[in-house]
Amino acid sequence: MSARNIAYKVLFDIEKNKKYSNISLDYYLKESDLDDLQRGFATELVYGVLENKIFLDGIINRHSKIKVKKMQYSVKISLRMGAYQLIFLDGVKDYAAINETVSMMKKIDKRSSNFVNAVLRNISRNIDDVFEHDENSIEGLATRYSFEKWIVERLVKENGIEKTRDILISLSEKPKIYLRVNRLRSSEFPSFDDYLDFVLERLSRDGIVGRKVEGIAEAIEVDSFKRIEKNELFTKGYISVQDISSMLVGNVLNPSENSVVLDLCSAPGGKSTHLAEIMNNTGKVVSHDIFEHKVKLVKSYCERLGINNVEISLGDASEFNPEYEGKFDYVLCDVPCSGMGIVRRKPEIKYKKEEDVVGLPILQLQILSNAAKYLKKGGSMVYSTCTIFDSENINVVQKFLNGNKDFVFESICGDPMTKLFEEERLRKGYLKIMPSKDNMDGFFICKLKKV
Ligand SMILES: C[S@@+](CC[C@H](N)C(=O)[O-])C[C@H]1O[C@@H](n2cnc3c(N)ncnc32)[C@H](O)[C@@H]1O
Repeated sequence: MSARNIAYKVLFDIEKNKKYSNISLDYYLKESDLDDLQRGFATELVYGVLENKIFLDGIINRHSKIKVKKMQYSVKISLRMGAYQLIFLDGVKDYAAINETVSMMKKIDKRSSNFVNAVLRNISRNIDDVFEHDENSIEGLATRYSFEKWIVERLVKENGIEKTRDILISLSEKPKIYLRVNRLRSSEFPSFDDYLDFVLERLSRDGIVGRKVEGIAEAIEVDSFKRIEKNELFTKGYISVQDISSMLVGNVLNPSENSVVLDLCSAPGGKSTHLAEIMNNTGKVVSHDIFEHKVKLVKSYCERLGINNVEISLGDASEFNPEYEGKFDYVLCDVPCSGMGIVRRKPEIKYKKEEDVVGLPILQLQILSNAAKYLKKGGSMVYSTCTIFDSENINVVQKFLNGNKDFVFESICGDPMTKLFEEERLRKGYLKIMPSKDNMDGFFICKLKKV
């Protein structure tokens, strides 16, 4: 199967069968015998089309008598793929974008291929006008950057139109890729620096260019990685894939060795395993998630990294567990959220419906309120999300604090935070990380102390 055919199948799976992009793409790429270049092209097509779906549909609608809403899946997906290549891929000549799409369409549904041909030729004739949008209106921003309108409305309400434009631009950029080195393996080396050098050298042997990250000792930035799950450094537990915003959550909680930690929403396990590494495999991390299949992921994550201080089991964080009352030195509430800070990694989030996220603040507050009861007096907890909506972040925390006078904000200054952010942003005890300002995934991290 060619790269274009694979991209078509994946996009069809996402659109019609509501599959996740990464899972579907992995499936089809695993089955294929494409070389790395062609795999890259298939990936680019899938994510390019997905990230620009509303924008592309707008262009198609302007150049077609039949509107996208009325088209069959095969036709609209082929048109989006063709239009994406015409508009965004400089390396693909217009005639190739059109001819390849039309010949793909002929094999899928011959009767529609003339129509696809006509629409793509029409777009190609007017290619210079495609980026004309009113970027001072909610409607214009939503179309240009391909977001559901309610998302842009909410961002404008919280940030104003100018900042929203910057946020949408930053959420449309390619995300940087980071690895977290497993601190537990550092004892095999004379120093931590030698350990990082070893990892970087092994990566470069596999054609992966990487570098240390100023400020975060265990982070490595890589330009790309192919089939990381097959890489020996990965299979042998030296590295995990994790964005630096997410690493900072573990760093802010910073549990001491031999302490007892509760991670209420832990799957797939990025933060539970990081906490276990920070604790040097001592003490205990009690780790729960509500989904059985996800609990299994945390287990295999721990096994791969040689972690044995994490106890993983099924648990619903919104239900109070009296057995946990006052038992934990640290609690992490990395709550389910709308995910608006990580759109660059999961473009499907751009098309979430408002009704899917409207109930989240209630659930988040419920989880935080339960967590508070599990903490020992003097203990610390972190409330974190990967969203940039205040309604799921500071507003939830403020509501919680109004009803829990025995909790106060705890400063999050210190290593590594002060190396990365201005102190005045950290002193308050919470931080909204903005992709537009901080060049990392959007996150909210808040530290609270039980006094
Ligand atoms: C933001 S993710 C957690 C990511 C995780 N901490 C990590 O670093 O890998 C939120 C998780 O909450 C889980 N979840 C949703 N509702 C829950 C509930 N009521 N109780 C426990 N976990 C829940 C989801 O399955 C999801 O895995």
